[in-house]
Formats: sequence, C-alpha cells, structure tokens
Amino acid sequence: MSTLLEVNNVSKRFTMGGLFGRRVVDAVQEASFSLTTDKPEIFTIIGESGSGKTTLARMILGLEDASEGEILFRGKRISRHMGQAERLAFMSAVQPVFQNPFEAFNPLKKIERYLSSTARRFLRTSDRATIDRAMDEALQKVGLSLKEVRGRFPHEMSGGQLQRCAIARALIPNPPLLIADEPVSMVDASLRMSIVNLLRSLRDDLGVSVIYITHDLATAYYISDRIIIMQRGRIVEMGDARTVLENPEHPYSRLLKASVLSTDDAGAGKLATDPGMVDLANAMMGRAGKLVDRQDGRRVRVYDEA
Ligand SMILES: Nc1ncnc2c1ncn2[C@@H]1O[C@H](COP(=O)(O)OP(=O)(O)OP(=O)(O)O)[C@@H](O)[C@H]1O
Repeated sequence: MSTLLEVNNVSKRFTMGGLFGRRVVDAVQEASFSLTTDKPEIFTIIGESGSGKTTLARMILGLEDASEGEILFRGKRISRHMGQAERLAFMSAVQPVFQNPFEAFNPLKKIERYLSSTARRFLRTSDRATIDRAMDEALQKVGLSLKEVRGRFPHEMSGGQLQRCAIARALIPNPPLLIADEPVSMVDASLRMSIVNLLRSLRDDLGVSVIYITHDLATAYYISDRIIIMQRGRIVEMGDARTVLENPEHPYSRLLKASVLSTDDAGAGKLATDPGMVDLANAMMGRAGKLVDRQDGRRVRVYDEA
C-alpha cells in the first residue's frame, strides 16, 4: 500500500495585530490523516464556518505553510516555497476546484482561453491540435465537449455547467487528487446533485481521489468514503462516513446531524436543535482532549472529566 497524501500532526496558527492588539487564531490543530494510491476515495472534511476546513485545504495545496507538522505528497514535503519546477509537478498532481465558478473564470474571456492556458502550461506544448484534444478529452469527462463550450463566455453558462468546466480544467493534467472546497454551494440546488454525482464518477471511472470540503451533511453522506468532522480547528471524529454519520458519537457530530434533521423537520414546525445539545457541543470547544480508536474503526475525541 503506498501513500498518496500524508498529513502529519499539522497545525496552523494565524497571528494578527501589533504589539498591543495581538490576536491569535488556531485555525487547525494537530490534524493527521492519510490517503493511499491503491483505493481512490472521496475523503470529506466537514464542519461549520470557521472550523478550519479551508485553511487545511490551502496547506494541502501548498498555498499556506503549516505552523507545525508536515504534509507529504508521494513522500515529498509540500511547502509554499517549493521551487518552480517542483511546484509545477505538484500542481499537475493536486488540483483545486473552488467554490464559485463565476469567480474562477475571467468574465471577459472565453472559457476555452482558461482551459487552453492550463493545457499549454501543464502539457508544455503550444501545438493547437494537442491542446484542443486535451481540452475536449477533459470536457468529455465532465459530460461536455469542446464543441459545446467553444466561443462561449462564462455568463453564457449556468453555474452548474461552469463548475463542470472548472472541474474539466482541473482534470487536464490528469491529477490523482482534487481538492474541492465547497464545490456545490454556489451551484443552483437543482443542479447540485449532478455535480456531486460527477465527483463520484471521477472516483469510480477515472480513479481520481477527491478531498471534498463542505458543510453540507446530506451530500457528504451521499458521496463520502471517509469523513473527518472538524470543530474550531480540531478533528473531533473521523472514520468510515457511514459509520460516523449514521451513528455520530462526539457531541458536535451529533449536533451537526441533528441540525440537518431539524431543517427537514422545520416545515412540520418541529423545534430546531435541542439547546442542551448545543450547550454540550459548545462545552467541548477549545478543549484539547485526545483522539481515541473505537472498535468500529472510527476515532473520536474524548475529554478527561473536569
Ligand atoms: N489568513 C488568515 N488570517 C487570519 N485568520 C485566518 C486566516 N485564514 C483563516 N483564518 C481564521 O482561521 C479560522 C478558520 O478559518 P477557515 O476559513 O479555515 O474555516 P472554514 O471551516 O473553511 O470556514 P468557511 O466554511 O467559512 O470557509 C477562522 O477563525 C478564520 O477567521
């Protein structure tokens, strides 16, 4: 079994302000997990806003350095200070998909311009036919074609179609790993599942692993193989997605699940989340505790009684 990505005890601390108004945010604390090359998977990072998901993703993409710990991709350390050639090789293997496809594309440029510059950069060619072939192949993988996209500007596509184009762009160098940060949250609800299903087919048909970052428990349940649940920078529960989400153990994981149910029940006028549950989850915030292994394979953060 060989390792694709290793996140070893990674923490990120942001320090803001001057001498007198110094503020410290521990955005990620001691995160550890790994992905192997043998089994492509959808590995989900879930948590509410501010729990550290994007910071973790940015460190995995080499856009931010860890304050402590290390991240290895195929055994090599990832850092913001990688040399140009090393970065290009890394970027061809680990590609991001961002939240808002309308921001990812320049509104004044045709979509194919963006795709062709990616092809030129990663395939190191300026041969027109090779670039067109690479763009078409990537677009076919997401259910589009160069014929459909050619000549069109971003505003001439739906959010769902444009997100497909963004995913196609990411697929041009044939990366084994995509980092998708909230890829469906800006997409129309009616088109969301088609993007989620697309991620699944990338895993099943192309063998691409996806780190799927979300705060949407429903899509997470639907596509994830494994999941980590983050609360204020700390992993509080991790393991097989079904094991964890069907029967969450940590109070914060239980709260996340209950919050989703309460949305479903809202129409029936049922109470939103039980305040006792919120208090219990909040009481864990900021406490270090430790992750322990459970018999069913999950890891859960537990705390010494005060
Ligand atoms: N560059 C930065 N400088 C200072 N603080 C930051 C920076 N980036 C993130 N933070 C802080 O780190 C914490 C984690 O933020 P992060 O964006 O990683 O969370 P998140 O789970 O991705 O949230 P969201 O779902 O809203 O994107 C937050 O308190 C945030 O304010």
